Amino acid sequence: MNIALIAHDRKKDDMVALASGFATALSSCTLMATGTTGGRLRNEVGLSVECLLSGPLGGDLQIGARLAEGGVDAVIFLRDPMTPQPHEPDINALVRACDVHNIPCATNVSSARLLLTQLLRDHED
Ligand SMILES: O=C(CO)COP(=O)(O)O
Repeated sequence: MNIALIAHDRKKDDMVALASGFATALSSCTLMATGTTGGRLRNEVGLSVECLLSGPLGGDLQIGARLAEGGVDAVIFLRDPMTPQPHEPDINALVRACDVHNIPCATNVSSARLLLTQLLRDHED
């Protein structure tokens, strides 16, 4: 199970809390993340995460490219809807890629909990 984890700056604490709650299950998955998010998940949750480029430097696009090639099974993308992002086109491209390829994409904590609960339950079966 390949899961991509991404959070904008004001959502990174939420991502750390979310991943901590699912840490045991997530540790059995292959995880990738944009650079800063991944660093926090490594340092604060202790997860083994492949850190790609930071979002504004192309990390969302890297994840989108992997997803298009079949290498991502789910995306947790905690977006900040209140703060303009310099790389908005990249963010839209990643969410669009999820829709094009029918990959589940949770963009807030509530939907992320639902997605992870179901996905990781299926993964165990
Ligand atoms: O900007 C991001 C996603 O669009 C997140 O990137 P970082 O994890 O590097 O902060």
